[in-house]
Amino acid sequence: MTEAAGGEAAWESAWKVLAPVTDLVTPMAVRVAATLRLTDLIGGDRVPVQELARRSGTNADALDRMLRHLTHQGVYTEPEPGVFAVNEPAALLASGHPSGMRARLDLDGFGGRMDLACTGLLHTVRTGEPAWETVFGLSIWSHLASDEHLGATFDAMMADGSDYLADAAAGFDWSGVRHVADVGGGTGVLLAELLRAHPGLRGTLVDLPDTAGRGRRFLADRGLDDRCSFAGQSFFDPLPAGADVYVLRRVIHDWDDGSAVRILRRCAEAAGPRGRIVVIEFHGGTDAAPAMRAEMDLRMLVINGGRERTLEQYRALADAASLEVTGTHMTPLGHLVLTCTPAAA
Ligand SMILES: C[S@@+](CC[C@H](N)C(=O)[O-])C[C@H]1O[C@@H](n2cnc3c(N)ncnc32)[C@H](O)[C@@H]1O
Repeated sequence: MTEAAGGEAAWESAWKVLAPVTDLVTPMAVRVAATLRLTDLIGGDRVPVQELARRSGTNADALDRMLRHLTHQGVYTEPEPGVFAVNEPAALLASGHPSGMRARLDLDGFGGRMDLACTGLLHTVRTGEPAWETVFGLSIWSHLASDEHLGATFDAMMADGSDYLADAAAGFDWSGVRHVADVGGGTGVLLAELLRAHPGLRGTLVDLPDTAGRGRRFLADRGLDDRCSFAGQSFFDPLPAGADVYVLRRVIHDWDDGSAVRILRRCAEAAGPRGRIVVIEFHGGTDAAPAMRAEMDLRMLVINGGRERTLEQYRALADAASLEVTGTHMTPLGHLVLTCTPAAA
C-alpha cells in the first residue's frame, strides 16, 4: 500500500467512527428541510423538485442536491429521478407531528437558533463566556425581545405539557400560601397552573417588560388576570415585596453563579424573614439523565453562561445568598424542587 493509499484508508476508517458525531452537513440539511416545511409541502404525494421549489420558494437545483443527500441518509425518498416523497423519518418533520420536531429544528425559531449558537462553542471553551452574543450580535434576552417570531417560538418551547406543569407544581405544598410571585415566570404557564389549582391564591408575574405583557394576555385568556399583578422589570432590580412564596422555575440554571446569587438575594429581600423561595429545575429522572444533563449543561453555558447544578451546588448558591435549603423534593417526572428560607442569623 502506498503512503497516500494508507492515508486514505486511515481517513476512511476514522471517518466511519467519527462521522456520526462530526458531520455538520446532514444535521443542517435536516434543519433546512424542517425550516422549509418540506414534509408538509410534499404530503402524501410524489413531488417533482421544480414544483417543490415553487412551493417552498427555493432554488430548484440546490433543493434537488440537498434532498438527494438526505435520501442517501435515509430521510425522504426519490422514487424517480428528481421526484421526492416522504418516508417514515421524513414524516417526523411534519408540522402536526406530536413530537414537535419541526419546530425544534426550525432555523428561524428558537430551537434552531439554540443549535446555531453552538457554532460559537470554540469561543465559549476558550473564554468561558456564552456564545449567543458572539454568534447573533445580541445577548439572548435582547435577541428574544427584538424578534417577535423568535420570542413567540421561545414561549412555545417553554410551554410544557400539562403533565409536566402539574408535576413541577406538585413538588411544593401550596396549601396555606396566599400570594405567590413567579419570578422570571415567562408568560405565566406555571402561575396559571397554580392559580387554576388553588382558587384562594393570588399571583404576581415578574419578567422582562415584553414577556410580562405576553403573560398578562396569557392569564387574561384563561380568565385568571384578576387574581394576578404583573411586574415588567428585571429580577436583578428590587422585586415586588410581600408575597409568601417567590418561585423561580428554570431560571437559576440560565445563569452563572454570581448572577444566580444576585437573583436569589433579590427574592430573599422581597420575601422578608417569613417568606420562602422555591427553586424548581428539571433534573431528569431516567437512566438517560446524566447524558441529557451533560448536554443541557453545555447548552446553558453556550446560551447564557448558565449551568446545570447538583443539589450541593444549589446549597452553596443558597448559602451565598444568606438562604438555607430547608426542603428538597424530586418529583416523579424529574423536577428538583428546593425550598429556601432565610438562614438563621
Ligand atoms: C427559561 S425561561 C423560564 C420561564 C418560566 N419560569 C418557565 O419555567 O416556563 C427564563 C425566563 O427568565 C426571563 N428573564 C431573563 N432575564 C431576566 C431579567 N433580567 N429579569 C426578569 N426576567 C428575566 C426570561 O424572559 C424568561 O421568561
